[in-house]
Amino acid sequence: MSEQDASQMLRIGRSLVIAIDGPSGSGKSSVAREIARRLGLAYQDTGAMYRALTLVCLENGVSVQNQAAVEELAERFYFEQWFDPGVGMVAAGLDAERALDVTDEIREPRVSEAVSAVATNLGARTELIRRQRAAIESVRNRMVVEGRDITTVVAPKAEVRLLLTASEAARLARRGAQLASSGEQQSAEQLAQQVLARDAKDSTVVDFQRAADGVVTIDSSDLDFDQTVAAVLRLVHETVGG
Ligand SMILES: Nc1ncnc2c1ncn2[C@@H]1O[C@H](COP(=O)(O)OP(=O)(O)OP(=O)(O)O)[C@@H](O)[C@H]1O
Ligand SMILES: Nc1ccn([C@H]2C[C@H](O)[C@@H](COP(=O)(O)O)O2)c(=O)n1
Repeated sequence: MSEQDASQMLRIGRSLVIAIDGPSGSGKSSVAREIARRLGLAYQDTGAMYRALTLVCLENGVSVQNQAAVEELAERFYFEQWFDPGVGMVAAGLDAERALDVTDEIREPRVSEAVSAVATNLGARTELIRRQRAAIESVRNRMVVEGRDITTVVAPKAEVRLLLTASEAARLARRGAQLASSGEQQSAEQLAQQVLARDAKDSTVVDFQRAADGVVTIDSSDLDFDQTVAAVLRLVHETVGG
């Protein structure tokens, strides 16, 4: 899609929700952010909300295994995400007064290790899904939203619904390279735990391994980042025109 096509889509004040799901390391966040940037849309990383709630539990002595306490906290914790794809900042805390910039903290290994317990808490999910839908409405339905249940639960009527997949080997290699570039050393076992074991646990409550009816699959195993972005832009163009 040319820049002109993208700007034509921008001028039309219609809804354009692009829903992207997929397993860990498939490239959802980085690709979704770039698509939002190119099309001038807002960007919502829903995994950041699950991570922020997990961090608030850990920082305030709430066991992530305590289902009732996590659900109760989900309903009252403060969460804010900047929807500009160039910013990517997240603030969270027990309430607005105590909220802090947690953009980096939510990516720490202690959060990645604990987040599945929160993501599989169905009561907490109900509240986070409500907040995610409200976020889409707050930008008049012009947003790229990525996660695990966006195409099926959060925004099943999105104009574009995409499952972004990649082979296990590609996902492990990508996550390994990403961690290495940020100076984090992880054994093959830790890496597999972070990517594959987390997916196995998360997929007990949502199916992000197979495309639901009407959801298009893009397998990026043999595509580089730019080729994947181009494939998604083509899909958007074919689906909603330019
Ligand atoms: N098609 C691609 N080819 C090579 N590398 C890619 C591709 N897509 C994304 N990447 C890189 O892979 C890494 C992981 O991508 P990203 O964090 O976007 O995955 P994710 O699906 O959002 O994972 P998670 O759900 O665990 O947050 C990043 O460093 C990203 O730049
Ligand atoms: N819509 C979503 C988004 C995320 N999750 C879960 C899955 C992960 O364990 C965790 C963090 O997500 P990530 O930042 O790795 O994409 O949150 C979910 O269940 N539903």
